[in-house]
Order: sequence, then structure tokens, then C-alpha cells
Amino acid sequence: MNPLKQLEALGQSLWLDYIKRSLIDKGELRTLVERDGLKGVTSNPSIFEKAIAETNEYTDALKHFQVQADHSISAIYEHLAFADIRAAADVLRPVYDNTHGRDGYVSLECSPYLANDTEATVREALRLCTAVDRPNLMVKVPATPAGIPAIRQLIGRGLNINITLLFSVNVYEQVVEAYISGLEDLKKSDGDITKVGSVASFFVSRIDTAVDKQLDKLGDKEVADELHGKAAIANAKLAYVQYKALFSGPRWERLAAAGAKTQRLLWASTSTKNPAYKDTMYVEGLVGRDTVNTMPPATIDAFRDHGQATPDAIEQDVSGARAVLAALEKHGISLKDVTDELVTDGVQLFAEAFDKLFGAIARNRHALTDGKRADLEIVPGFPEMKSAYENELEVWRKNGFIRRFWAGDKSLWTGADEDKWLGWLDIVGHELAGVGLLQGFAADVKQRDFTDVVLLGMGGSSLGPEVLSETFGQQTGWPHFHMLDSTDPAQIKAIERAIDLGKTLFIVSSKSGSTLEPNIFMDYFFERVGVVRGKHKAGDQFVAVTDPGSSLERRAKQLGFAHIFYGVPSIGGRYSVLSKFGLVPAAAMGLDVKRLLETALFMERACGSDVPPSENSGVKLGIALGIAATSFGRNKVTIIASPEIADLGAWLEQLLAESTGKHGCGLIPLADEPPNTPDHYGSDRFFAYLELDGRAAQSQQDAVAALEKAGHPIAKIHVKDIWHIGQEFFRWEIATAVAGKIIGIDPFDQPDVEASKVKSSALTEVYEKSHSLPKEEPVFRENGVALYADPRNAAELGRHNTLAGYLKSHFGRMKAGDYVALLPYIQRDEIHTRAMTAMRTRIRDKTHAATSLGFGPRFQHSTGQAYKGGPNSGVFLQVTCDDPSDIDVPGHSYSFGIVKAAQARGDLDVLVERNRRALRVHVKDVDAGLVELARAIDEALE
Ligand SMILES: O=P(O)(O)OC[C@H]1O[C@](O)(CO)[C@@H](O)[C@@H]1O
Ligand SMILES: O=C[C@H](O)[C@H](O)COP(=O)(O)O
Repeated sequence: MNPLKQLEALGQSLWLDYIKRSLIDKGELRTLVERDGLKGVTSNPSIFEKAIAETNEYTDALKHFQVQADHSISAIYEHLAFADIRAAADVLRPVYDNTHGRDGYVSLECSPYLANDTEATVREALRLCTAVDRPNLMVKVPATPAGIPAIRQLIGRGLNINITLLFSVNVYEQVVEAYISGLEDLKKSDGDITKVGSVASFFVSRIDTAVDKQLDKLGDKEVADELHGKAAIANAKLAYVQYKALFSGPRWERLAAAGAKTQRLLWASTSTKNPAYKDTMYVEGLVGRDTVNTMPPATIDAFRDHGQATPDAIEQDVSGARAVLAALEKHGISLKDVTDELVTDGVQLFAEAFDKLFGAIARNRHALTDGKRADLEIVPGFPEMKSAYENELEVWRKNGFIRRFWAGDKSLWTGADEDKWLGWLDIVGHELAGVGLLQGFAADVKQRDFTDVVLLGMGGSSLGPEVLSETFGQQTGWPHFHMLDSTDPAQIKAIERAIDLGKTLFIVSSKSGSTLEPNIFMDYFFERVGVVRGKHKAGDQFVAVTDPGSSLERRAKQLGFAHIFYGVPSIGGRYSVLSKFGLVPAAAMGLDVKRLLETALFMERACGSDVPPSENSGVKLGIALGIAATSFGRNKVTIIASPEIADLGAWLEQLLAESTGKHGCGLIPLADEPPNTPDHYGSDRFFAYLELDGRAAQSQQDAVAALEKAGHPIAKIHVKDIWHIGQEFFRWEIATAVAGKIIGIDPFDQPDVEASKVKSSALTEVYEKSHSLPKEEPVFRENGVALYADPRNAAELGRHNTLAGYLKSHFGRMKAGDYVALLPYIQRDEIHTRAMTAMRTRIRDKTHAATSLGFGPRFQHSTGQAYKGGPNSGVFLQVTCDDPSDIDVPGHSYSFGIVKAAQARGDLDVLVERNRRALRVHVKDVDAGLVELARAIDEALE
């Protein structure tokens, strides 16, 4: 007789500890059932990892699934695994029916990532049950301290549960208690206890492996030889004694009388791991009535070939088993310690199998969509960076940091209130679900034939829309887009001149609704439109984007705005571009918002909680940024982007600087610094190169290649087409929050921005009262240029006869790793940008210091946070000017020019207060002044 069939005759059910698609497709599983009396199947994460990641049996199914639509990694895994589980369950169904639910099960394990969370395990088991939708499914729940209460709850809800990772008799007793109590609960709630099937998977071979290792360490060969390979079966024998004891007596009899089935012991981990042992030892020693043995194919084949089935082997020599365990204790080997560790290791091993499996699926998903080319390549630059980066990836994987991140675990960061600021993680899906609203708005804009759209907002409320408009350009048949984020009167005038006031739509954008600039821009343009259209009609041309309940919402209602769109309060400004703050302007520009979001969703999935760090695009980038800054002082994130997507740099500056630059640390992002050869850079740089497919600038490519050769770390990002800009938004948001964790700050607050606002508004209040700003005395004046410095900076600079002398002294204060920030409060136009860029390039090339350029007050809502709150390594040169013509702010005695002056002064005061090296250059005439300044800088750097 087939020895496997003998097991059946001896009261033991044979299950298969294995699954893969071909086993079912080729009919092998059916053969096992028919020929060998197979009565069940068990799977686990390692089994699926081997099946899916290490064979090509799933390639077509994966492709087919992905062709229909993009899916998350776990959705792909579940699609593949559930299909196998269902197919196997269908093969086993007759066994299930014939044995009235005693056998015929197929087991599927709950995610090992949830093993320490009772509620999540319960939810997961219920979800799996519904999704697989087979009565003969058994859900595997681990016998961890969190798993045990879940078992009771799930049995209490009538689920079939296979308890896994069970190693100790003591824990087994708790498992049986959970099972019996669960049945009692079910009975009490009038559930059908006759239908519940359950097994307790008692692992064997792993115990021997662990105990043998300890025996070998004892250094006593005799003892080791005596006890090697004995612990597991001895332990199992005692578990079986308990099985018989626990499923007897009045409490159990009551349930049995109502039709309950015992929870059988299932011998798991039955392949021999030590080749010196007989390959059937964990079958032969464990034959027993009312038990199950789940075996991998090789063990099944071995037992069929040469197995010996001894009746009731499990009940033989129980005293010998006790003696074995006592001997182990006597020699200092604690079975409790061994089994405790095995549970922890078991969870970790299965989690690692999932990591590997999900990583493999992520690679396949990417290859199917994006081909072979990686969308992100981290070039570490030098060996120490490479190993630190790889170590950190492993730290993130081992500790499940990505899952904690997505679960909103604030202790991952500083434990402040980071969990309240993660609404951007799933905003793309939400916006897609409600995209009709935006499409309706776009139709309204188009139908109303606006010539222009002007967005009034600062920082996170304007930089994203600016990127979209700069990247996509004006859409045919749609209004021309403008963005106002400056109080400079000339800038405001320039916009007013460029538009037709009566045919322009104004989008007032402010999350808080209380930011000064958008409010006074709104007041100004509302009044101007009122003049053209009549006061009562002006509201028709205004739209507000704001968070619910803000003062802007109130005003928009009072003024009769055409639309009010709401932001999500759990999304901070700089993370808001994929919410209404980016999408409303995008819709008004005529962009296909749905396409933008759908493309972004791909990146959301690529950065998902189920994508291990080594494959997780945003996490890899964030780890590289964080490690480069914290371990190697490379915190100057130099952004080089293909010309068509270059404006991303401005958005990235805010995201990186405002998120990380605080408490004296953080990243200093630098956009638009023209690249040069490697000898022009210090060793404080980290480069981010964003290359738009097919549109790369040769000069940038050459520069980056040279930087790579010179050993600078670089994140190379391949942007497939401009629609992928939405992916960059998401990737960098994740990366920033990850880098924030490594840097050790809260990436969602901006503690130092407020300080400048307070100082500026104090100054405007003074102006309201006295009609002048407090008087200031320059430390130096020459050729229409005046220099202002506080006493400390003035003393440090000393006295000089020329502007160049002061500048020389100012730049002379720089040390390696410092940067220079040029902060002009002048109109931001092409000419001025070019002039200022030439100055910064000159400074960089001469001093090798990193340089940044921020027009005021725009940068105050962006890089300003890092200048004031980040590392004290900035050397600041503020540039202010006389405004030849000014504009009054309606309802106030101050003008835009006064506001701008107050903002510049307020910000400088804070820089000074924070002990920064800062100096203000005031020019009477902007154009002549910039020429003079450039000349003086040249001279100073000679
Ligand atoms: O959208 P709001 O509330 O007007 O804020 C604009 C910007 O100002 C800041 O709060 C800081 O200045 C930014 O974080 C924000 O993006
Ligand atoms: O339920 C089955 C278990 O997951 C399996 O038997 C574990 O076996 P292993 O110890 O050989 O990995």
C-alpha cells in the first residue's frame, strides 16, 4: 500500500505544504488528491515568494492584469495568489464536502507585516475571506501575542483559521483556549459552529535546527550526539498529550455536542533541514490519530517511496520525550527561549519573503510600464556613500519604516503631529474620484472665453501651478496663465498691463486664507475689475481655493466669487499641488487634469507602503538625500533639470527647504544654478538631475557626466514626458518626508517663517500710524547704492571705502560648506533673473561656494525657512530698490512698495537675530544698480 495512504488509515490527514500555478494547471494537485489521498494545501509567504518571484510561471498573468490597468504591488500579488488559492480550493472542494468540512482546506496566510497588530490581523483575515470567496479557505493567523486574541475574534465570527508559527506547548494551550472561547462566542451569537474548521500548525524542524545549534555550542560531544534531532518530536508529543486533554471534559463536550470539531494539531515545517537526518523523520515520528501533516513535495515523494507509517507513533514513549526536554533544560537550553525566538524570527522571515516577493513584483511592474530604463538611478559617487545608502535602505526594510510612514506613525519623525499632515499620501485617488468637478470648472472657464487667468498666491499655493504653466505652456483655445507672488509694484503693474481686466479670471489661492500677499492682491484686483465691470459683477471673475472655514472662504462668499474650491486641511501648502491648489489652476489652463492625476497615481503606487525600499522610488531618493546630508555634509541639493521642466526647481526648493531646513539642520536646495565643470563645486553638493526624455540639453548631460566621473553623488531621474511631472511631485514629496526622518525633524511644519511675517507686519503697522517706516542709516553709500547692516554684521565687515571692499569682506567670511544666497526684492523678470544669475555664477565659480537666488518676498514662503532655521552656513546679500512708481493697497494707507520694503527689512532682521551673516544693498535705480553691484562683486572676488 502507498505509505501516504496508510497515514489516512491511521487517522492522519496528508496536506501539501506548497502551491504554484503549474501544480494546479498541469493537474498534479488533482493527482495528489486522487492517488495519495491528499486532503489539504498550506501556503505561506515564502512559498509564494518562491512560486511568483523565482519562476516565470506568472509572467503572462501579471502582464495581462497590468495591461488592463495599473495596480499596486499588493494588488498584483493578491491577484496572482488569490487565483491559485481559489483554483486549489476548487480542486479540494470535493474533499471538503465529503469530510463535512473536516478536511479539504487551502490555507492563505495573513500579511506577516500585521503579525503584531490584533485589529489589523482581524480586518485582514475578514478581507481575505471575502476576497477569496471559497468556503474551504483557511486563513493563517500567527500565534504571536497579538495573533492570539485575533484568533478568538475570528473563530467567534465563524472563520476557518489555521494558526501558524506555533512552537511551544504553552502557547499552544493559549491557542486552544482562544479557539474554544471563540466557538463559545460564536455559539452565543447564534452562529453555526458546525461549519468552523481550524488547525494549530505546530512547527517541528525549525526547533531541531535551533536546538541543535545550541547543543553544538555546548562543546560536549556526547551530550550533543545524545540529544541532536530529538527536541522537535519530543515537543510535538507533549503538544499532542495536551491536545487530548484540552479537547475533553465538560466544557469541550458541550461544544462537541453542538457539532463543533476539534482544532487538530497540524505538523508543519516537516521537511528535514539537516541532511544527516532521514528525510521522512518528521512524518514517521508524528503519525497520530486526528492530526494533519503538511509536507512539501519532496517530503511527500520521499514518504511515498520509503516511508514507514507506525500507528500512533506520536503517543509512543512520551516519558522519553519529557526526558529529552528535561535534559535540554539541564544543559542550559531553554526551550521557552528557543521557541520565543523562533516566533519572532518566523515573523521576520515571512516578512522578508514578502519584501523579496513585492520587490520582484515591483520590478516587473516597472518593466512592463516603463521598459528597462530605471526612472530613478542613485549614483552614490563614492564607496562610503554607497555603503551608507545601502545600509539605510536595509534599516528601512528591516524596520518596516515605509509601512509605518504610510500608516501615519508620527513616532517615525519627531512624534509631534506629523500624523495630521499626511493627507497628500492618498490625495491623487480622491481627486480622481471627484475629477468631474474640475472638468466642469474647466468647461465653465472655456465657455466664458477668458483671455487670461491670474493666480494670486504664495509658496505652496502658487509654485505648483507655475510649474504646470511653465511646463505645458499656453494651451490652444485656453486663457493665458499668469502668476503673481510678489509685492513689487513693477511686477504687479507688468501683470496688469499684460491682461484684459474685464476678461480675466483671478484665482485667489491660500490654504490658510490669512496670508497677507494674496489678500492684498485680491483687494487690488477686485477693485480694478470693479472699475471695469461694475463693483457687483467683479465677483464673477474670481475663484477662491482655500481650506474650509478660512477667512478667505468668508470673503469669497461675501464678494460673490464664482467658485470656491476647498483644500484638504491635512495637507500642508508645499504638499498641496496634487490637490485643488494645483488642479484648479491646471483645469483653468486647459490641462487634462484626469491624465495628470492618472499619471501621478502610477508614482503613488511605486512609492507605496508595499514597495520595499530598494524598489521604492521616493524612498530611495529620500534616503540618498538624507544620508548625503547627515553623514557626508552634502546638503546642497543642486537641481539640474531639462529646460522644459526647469521650473520644477522652484517648486522643489520650497518643498525641500521649508520641509527640512529647521533646528539648525536640513537641506539647502539650489535651483537654476548654471552647471559648470566639477572643479567649481565643493564637497557639500548632492546633485539631482531630472532629464526629460528626448529633450535633454547636451550641456547638462555633459556636465552631469563629468560630475559623476568626479565622484559627486547624483540622483538621476528620467522623466518620460511632461505629463510625468505629476509623478515628480509625488516622488519628491515622499522623498522629502523620508529625508526629514533621517535628518530628524518634522517635515511638515515651518517654525521660522512666521518670525519674518511678525516683523514685517509690525513695520507696516508703524507705517499705518506714522506714514513712514522707521529711519535707517546706511553704513556706506556710493554711486546710487547704499549698504545697510546691523551693528554686529557691520563690525564684522569693518570699514571700507568702496562697495567692493564691503562685499569682499562679506564673502570673505565664508568657510568651506557655506553658501551664498542672493535675495533681490525687485521685479522678477527675465532681465533681472539673468543679471542675478550671472552674479551668483560668478560667486560660485570664484569661491566654489554653493549659491542660491530667491526673489523677495516670494522666497520667504519657500527657501526662507531654511535660510533662517536651517544650518547657519548661509551668507546673505539682500538687494532692495526704490520703486519708481508705487501702487496703493486698497483700504490701507500703505502701498505695495511699503509692504515690500517692510518684508525685506523684517526678513533681514530675523536673519540677523538668528546670527546670520547678512547685508543689504539698496539701489536707487534697479537696472543701473544691478550693473554696479555686478561690477562690485567682480572686483570683490578678484
Ligand atoms: O496657502 P497659504 O496659507 O497662503 O500659504 C502660502 C505659503 O506660506 C507658507 O505658509 C509659509 O510662508 C507656506 O508654507 C505656504 O505654502
Ligand atoms: O504551514 C506551513 C508552514 O508555513 C511551513 O510548514 C513552514 O515550513 P518551513 O519551516 O520548512 O519553512
